[in-house]
Amino acid sequence: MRRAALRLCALGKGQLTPGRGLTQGPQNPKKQGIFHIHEACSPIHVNHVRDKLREIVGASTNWRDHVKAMEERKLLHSFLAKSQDELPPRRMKDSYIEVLLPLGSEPELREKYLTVQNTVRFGRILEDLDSLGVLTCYMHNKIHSAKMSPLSIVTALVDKIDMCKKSLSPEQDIKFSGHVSWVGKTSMEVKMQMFQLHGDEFCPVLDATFVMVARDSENKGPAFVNPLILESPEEEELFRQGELNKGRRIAFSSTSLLKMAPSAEEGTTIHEMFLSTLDPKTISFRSRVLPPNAVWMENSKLKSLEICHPQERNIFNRIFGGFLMRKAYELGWATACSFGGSRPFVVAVDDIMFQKPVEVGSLLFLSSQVCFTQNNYIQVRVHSEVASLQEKEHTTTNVFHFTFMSEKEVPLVFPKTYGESMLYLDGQRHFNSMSGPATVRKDYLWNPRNTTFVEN
Ligand SMILES: CCCCCCCCCCCCCCCCCC(=O)SCCNC(=O)CCNC(=O)[C@H](O)C(C)(C)COP(=O)(O)OP(=O)(O)OC[C@H]1O[C@@H](n2cnc3c(N)ncnc32)[C@H](O)[C@@H]1OP(=O)(O)O
Repeated sequence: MRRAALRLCALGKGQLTPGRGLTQGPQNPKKQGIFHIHEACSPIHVNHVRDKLREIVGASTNWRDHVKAMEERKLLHSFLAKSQDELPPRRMKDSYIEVLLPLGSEPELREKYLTVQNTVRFGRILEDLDSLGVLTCYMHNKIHSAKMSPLSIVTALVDKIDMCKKSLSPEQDIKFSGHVSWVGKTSMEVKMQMFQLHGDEFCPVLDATFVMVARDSENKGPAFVNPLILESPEEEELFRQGELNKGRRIAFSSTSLLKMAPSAEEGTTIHEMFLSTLDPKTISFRSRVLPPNAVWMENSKLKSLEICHPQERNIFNRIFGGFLMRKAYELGWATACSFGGSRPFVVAVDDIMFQKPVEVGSLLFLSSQVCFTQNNYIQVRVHSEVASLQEKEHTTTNVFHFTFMSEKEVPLVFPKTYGESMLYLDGQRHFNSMSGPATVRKDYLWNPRNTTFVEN
């Protein structure tokens, strides 16, 4: 219970469970002495991250050159390793990067990040995190003798993003940091943190875990990544967390409601909800009446359509994962807003799986609905599917899960059909998936006195 509440508390109070809080936990290499700040490079300006990525993969700046650029990438095939053992191991500090988003010192940047409520657009932050995650992986796999990388690194999963502040100021500098924390054969886990300037200190505002997958130069098949060498007990702990995360993901997916029946407890929940919607005046399973302060799930939906223009392409001429996240997030936010009737704040994002790439030119159909609520919390699921202009067939590319907190208590959401009941339980599982001691922090705002974090 109270996943979101816990996440907020943990960062605020410094009572972190192992493997969580990048602020003070072992995920922050600088704080834990995994390596020292002077060993890390100075922050990259946010505008240079994409330029760097473009340089690393040799992507075209003009759409008309994209075929030629891809042809050139084919030549990089010979640089791909035949096995992981051929590749030199890398340290966590080799991939460590800091990125500066100088909203305070460069006001001209603000417009792009600004909401009408004078906060920072979280959708834009999702885009930046995605680009940073990919750049971090390129640092890990850097071939020092070559300018371009033979790898195509794609986002496979946003494992989780925890917010520790209700809203961010569009007038203070933001800093991101990230590094590879675990590697498999072709996949890598990346830990990222975000800080905002508060007085003269950068205070933690968000932590994130992404999984990236390396593909060959043409993004057609898997490619090996450099192994990771662990240099301290803290790094060993981080790596162990990566292993545990992998196990947890497998367990979560093997008990998916798409594969298995709900548990007895979940079955009871659904049946009780069903009974509470039967009309007591008629002895019938068919006449359903909505309980007070509740909304039918089918009435909580919003849909949108995007045309995937070349401008939104990533370095491999597919649609940029960050763009997909931004669009899904904004629709999810609007869904939570119209459902709850007050301004919602995102508190957690989890388990965004990028199942299939989205081709430039596709039609992207996003469908969002509230699938679970509790007190002030709204769990929103956004389903995205694509169709090409020529073919009518729709293919699912992503499912997004967002947890919002509303300013006031929200209605309950009631499923009517069996399918909706499964969505409800899935939403509940996502909401509960990071449970722990439920010390709800009433004051949602970041309090710098509650943290021991000090920027080096
Ligand atoms: C105005 C000027 C414009 C200029 C343009 C130039 C560009 C400008 C710059 C643009 C911005 C730059 C940002 C760049 C960002 C690029 C990132 C993206 O956007 S990417 C776009 C968004 N992303 C996409 O489009 C990706 C779409 N998805 C896919 O392509 C595939 O699902 C897949 C490749 C991710 C996996 O394929 P699958 O057949 O399953 O592969 P395998 O079975 O072979 O397994 C390989 C490894 O993957 C693991 N693994 C797999 N799944 C998961 C998971 N869920 N969870 C965890 N792990 C997972 C699995 O365990 C195994 O690991 P290991 O044991 O080997 O270590």
